[in-house]
Amino acid sequence: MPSALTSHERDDALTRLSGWAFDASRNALYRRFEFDDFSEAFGFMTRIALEAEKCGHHPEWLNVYNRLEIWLTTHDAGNAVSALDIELATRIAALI
Ligand SMILES: C[C@H](O)[C@H](O)[C@H]1CNC2=NC(N)=NC(=O)C2=N1
Repeated sequence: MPSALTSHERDDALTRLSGWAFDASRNALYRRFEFDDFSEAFGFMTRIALEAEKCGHHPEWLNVYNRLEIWLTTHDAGNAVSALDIELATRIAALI
């Protein structure tokens, strides 16, 4: 069972995750992306989905046409940020 990071561990990891922030309202890592069109956005989501399957950890997200918002939190850790969220954020960053 993954465990929640302390706020210090989370904020320390965020310093190495450019573009990501902590959304306190959802207790999640947050990032917003904007693409040229829906096709680009959905293609990126597809690539994220493959990474999510590889690490067995999945994003919460919202797609509206060319906009994508992602929240990463760990349900199995009581909806808190765990090391799995840092790992998935790092994998997503590598796709850009
Ligand atoms: C059994 C399976 O690995 C778990 O249910 C995984 C699936 N993906 C998950 N994704 C997220 N974001 N949090 C989880 O706790 C989680 N649990």
